[in-house]
Amino acid sequence: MRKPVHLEAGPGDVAPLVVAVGDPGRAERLATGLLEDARLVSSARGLKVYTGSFNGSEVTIATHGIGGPSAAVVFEELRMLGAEVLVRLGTSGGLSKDLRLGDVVVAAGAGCYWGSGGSIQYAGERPMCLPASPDPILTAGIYRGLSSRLGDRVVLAPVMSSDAFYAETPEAAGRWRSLGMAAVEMELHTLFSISWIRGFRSAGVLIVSDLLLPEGFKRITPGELARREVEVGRALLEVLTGGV
Ligand SMILES: CSC[C@H]1O[C@H](OP(=O)(O)O)[C@H](O)[C@@H]1O
Ligand SMILES: Nc1ncnc2[nH]cnc12
Repeated sequence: MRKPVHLEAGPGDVAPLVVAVGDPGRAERLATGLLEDARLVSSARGLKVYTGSFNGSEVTIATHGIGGPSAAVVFEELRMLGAEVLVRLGTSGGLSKDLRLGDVVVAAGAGCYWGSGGSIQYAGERPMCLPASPDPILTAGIYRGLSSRLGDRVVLAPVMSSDAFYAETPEAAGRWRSLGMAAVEMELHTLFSISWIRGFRSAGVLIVSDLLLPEGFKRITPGELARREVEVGRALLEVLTGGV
């Protein structure tokens, strides 16, 4: 297996169980707020990676940044460093009319525009649709575990992975909604595709940080998001370290 050339972590620095997030601030909040003996094992490119323990199990909380192509490099390198289970805990824009700010979407699969997200080149010369589904058993366990801890604010649904946050329009949001996707984010299609190619288990858990509804755009406050990240992060770590 190749060696990482971006993350500065070495052998033994990354746990088999990894929670990956887009925002380095979220990685720091989760690591300092939830892990015991958290140590920063890489901060190259501002992508903070912490390893510590939760309920006696070793856990890594890693930053993958914004967007599929960059995140793909981080997912690959985390795998090279020993990741066996990689769960993205991200934010998303809610598309479903049933969602409220702070709700949690557990991804049942991820769609994307043809050729986007940085994973198409894995398919070789002739473009094909890569399977962009999470590990089904891991996902079912996370959905059940989060539902029992967070109540009715957890849904299981497919999501859209977009490459262009500032090009999202009400028309695009309406189209994604009409195709059955509950929320939009930017990296899960890439994560799910690569997980089957590289042989690790993946899942996606998304906090709804904004709503893209026909009646308008709404965004969660930074304070409320930070509070919810830790609440959902704690529940997720309880589920993952409890054995799923
Ligand atoms: C809000 S900019 C888009 C950014 O947010 C989402 O996830 P995360 O909060 O983990 O960074 C999205 O997938 C993008 O990474
Ligand atoms: N509207 C949105 N699009 C993509 N990623 C997001 N993360 C949070 N909100 C998002």
